[in-house]
Amino acid sequence: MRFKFYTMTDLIYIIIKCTNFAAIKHKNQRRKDPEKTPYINHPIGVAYILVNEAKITDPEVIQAALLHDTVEDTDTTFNEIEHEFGVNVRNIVDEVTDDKTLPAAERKRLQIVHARDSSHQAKLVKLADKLYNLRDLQTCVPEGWTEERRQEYFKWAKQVVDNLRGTNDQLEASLDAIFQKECPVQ
Ligand SMILES: Nc1nc2c(ncn2[C@@H]2O[C@H](COP(=O)(O)OP(=O)(O)O)[C@@H](OP(=O)(O)OP(=O)(O)O)[C@H]2O)c(=O)[nH]1
Ligand SMILES: [Mn+2]
Repeated sequence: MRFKFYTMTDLIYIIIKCTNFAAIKHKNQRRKDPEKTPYINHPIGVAYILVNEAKITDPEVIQAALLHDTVEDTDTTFNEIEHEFGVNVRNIVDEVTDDKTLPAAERKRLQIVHARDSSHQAKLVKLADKLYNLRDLQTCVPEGWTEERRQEYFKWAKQVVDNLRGTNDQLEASLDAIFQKECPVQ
């Protein structure tokens, strides 16, 4: 694996640059909870799960976590990400981005299929993304969702996570505790 040396100044700069970029891109978006939480809370929360719970400090993984929904959910392009943050970060974001031109059911199916072949860095972002969203779902049902859709999300997320295993013990244990509670084996 290549080794890149970062000074403390480099690290502070790139993480704040990423956070600022994502905040500008998501500025008009809100989460689907009744309080309409600012969307940026999600990518920042995913990055925080990685540093705080999974003890991940790989700068490329943290950058990708902060940026992970910018291409999928805003006008951001992969070229823009590469220009601003380099090809490695671009490639991780690419791996965790759904193709929105596909029907929803196909996008869900592909997440399960692609999970297994993802890079280690992308798997970490995926696990933290799922953990954040499942915790949200435990707190409240998103606007417009039925209880059935909520249940289906837990079951689908488990299938994705099952193909991400062997990546980070802490994240997988937290996810397993949620699955045991929300979708125990019948
Ligand atoms: N649980 C929850 N999710 C919310 C909320 N607000 C926005 N979301 C987003 O909704 C997505 C899950 O809803 P879906 O209906 O399955 O996906 P879609 O919006 O992309 O069609 C997640 O996208 P994602 O991060 O790209 O992840 P993924 O589910 O596609 O893996 C999640 O971030 C909320 O209040 N609660
Ligand atoms: Mn996300």
